[in-house]
Amino acid sequence: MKVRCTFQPTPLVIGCVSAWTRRKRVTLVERFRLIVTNRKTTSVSTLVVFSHRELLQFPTKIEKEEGIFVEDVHFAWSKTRPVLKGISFQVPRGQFCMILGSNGSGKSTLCEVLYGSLLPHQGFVRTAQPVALIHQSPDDNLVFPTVDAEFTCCIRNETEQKKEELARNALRQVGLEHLFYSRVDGLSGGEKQRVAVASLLLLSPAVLILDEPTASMDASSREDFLCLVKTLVSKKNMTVLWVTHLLEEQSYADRLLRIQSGKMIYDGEPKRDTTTLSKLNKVSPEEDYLSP
Ligand SMILES: Nc1ncnc2c1ncn2[C@@H]1O[C@H](COP(=O)(O)OP(=O)(O)OP(=O)(O)O)[C@@H](O)[C@H]1O
Repeated sequence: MKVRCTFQPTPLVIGCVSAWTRRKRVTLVERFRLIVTNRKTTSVSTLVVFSHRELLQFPTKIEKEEGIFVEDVHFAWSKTRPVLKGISFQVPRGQFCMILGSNGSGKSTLCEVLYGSLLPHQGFVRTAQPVALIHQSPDDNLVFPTVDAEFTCCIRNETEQKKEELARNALRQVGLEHLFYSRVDGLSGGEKQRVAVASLLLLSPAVLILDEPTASMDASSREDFLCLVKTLVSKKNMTVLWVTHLLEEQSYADRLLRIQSGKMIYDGEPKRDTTTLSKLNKVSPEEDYLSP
């Protein structure tokens, strides 16, 4: 079933329609979903056609303090290969929760189910809305050819001058203001992930899911990126689900979930190393660009 949805079109969006891959389409739909759920008014001109599955991602009722609610979720890519085998957990609003699991344990599949791009075969999922997903591959997170377009598409109802000011401010928070007019294909993997997070945060998601976002980074960039995200979301009451297979990343989380062969095998305190807090304190944004 296809349903039409109404938005104000932009030439950039129309320009990239023919270049969609499946991932790019998911990313673009995600951005529009975020824009729509954050907007107070809508102006009418048809742009994006949503499938029934995509429409299921629009807001559903959730308890006030709930960030993520997952109840007995099962999923299989084929009849003989179940991937998620009865996963249940809840994440309260504002918690920075990490999911740790080895390769093939079902982490990415769980992310897609939480995000709504896959439907569970059994059980159900509720998440505070809107939800943003950062994919493992940096190229899957950026839709537009230039950095400034990635940002300005996330800012609505502002003058061009104000849009540029907000976008530059957001880029400055992730240390990349000098790349404002750069082409996306010239950025490193780490830079792409920073651009993706900074632009998505402009849309104020209630839940941010990051699926192994540091996979393309070296050890020191990984740590910087983790500190940065933790700092950016810390005052926003944003629920964060950070998925990783790296044991050392857990010390930044409020809570750790471990997944093995599609089952949750641990839910509790992460192990912290003593230097984590001091590293976190070193990263403090000059200005809080997410504040209204
Ligand atoms: N699109 C797909 N079609 C068929 N099988 C898939 C698909 N995506 C994942 N799988 C299978 O599902 C299982 C879990 O994969 P998933 O990507 O969720 O694991 P993961 O924990 O994220 O792994 P990694 O850490 O390597 O990314 C694997 O056996 C994988 O082969």
